[in-house]
Amino acid sequence: MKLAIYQMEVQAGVPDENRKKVQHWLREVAVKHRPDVAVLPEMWTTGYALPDLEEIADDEFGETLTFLKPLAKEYKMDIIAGSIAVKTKGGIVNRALTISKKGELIHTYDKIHLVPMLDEPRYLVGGKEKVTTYDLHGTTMGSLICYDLRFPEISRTLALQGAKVIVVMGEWPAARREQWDALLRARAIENQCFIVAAGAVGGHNGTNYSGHSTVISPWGKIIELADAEKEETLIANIDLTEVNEFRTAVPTFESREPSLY
Ligand SMILES: NC(=O)CCC(=O)C(=O)O
Repeated sequence: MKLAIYQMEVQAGVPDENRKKVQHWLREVAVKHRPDVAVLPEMWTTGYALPDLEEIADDEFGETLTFLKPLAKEYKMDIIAGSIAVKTKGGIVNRALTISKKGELIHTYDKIHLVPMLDEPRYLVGGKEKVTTYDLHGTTMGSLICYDLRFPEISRTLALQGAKVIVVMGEWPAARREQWDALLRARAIENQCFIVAAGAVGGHNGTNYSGHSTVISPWGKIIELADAEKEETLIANIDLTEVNEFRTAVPTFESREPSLY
């Protein structure tokens, strides 16, 4: 599976500008690299302009989906479209979207754990649906969003549902970059799966973002790592047979004793 990951500098509060930027990026990676899957970071339309979300968040099935679906089809590329703020009947959610190369929305996930440190609980409502996996190119995948990374149960649940690749979209603060690095690597090793992380750079409201988008193998090997401060595109080819290889070499899923803990 060939992946293109956009470590993006999101301009907070201006979705149209960010959509233009993503349109340009998708075209460029499609022409230059022909990836199977493109991956975007967290809250890439609005950034953390949380007080403005009532005005600038998408409606359900709104602008961003209308904009991305034809691009996925035109470039014959699945798009794991990071996450965006979406207005729902119950409030605004931080929603991850996956669009197939046929231009169909095949999966959504609403961020369950809202970040107190970035004031998310004041402006957003947490997801209430159980996590689920989805299939791309015959591979079972899962998505989670930034702060979710601190809750190992969520990636474990996705792995138990069969995920061989877990995608993490983030706008993780630079002040805790070492934790981002360590948690991503731990999630790969303990779940014996690939971790694909799309992060952001730049900053907003006094918070700088950590960069360090990355692709990590089930063995914990860093296959690709982006800069801490600059926008960057990571291109990675992942060999999915490594998942079963590592699961055979170190059979932790068979050694589990969940009835005892
Ligand atoms: N956008 C986020 O979820 C940031 C998470 C964070 O700041 C942390 O876990 O630390």
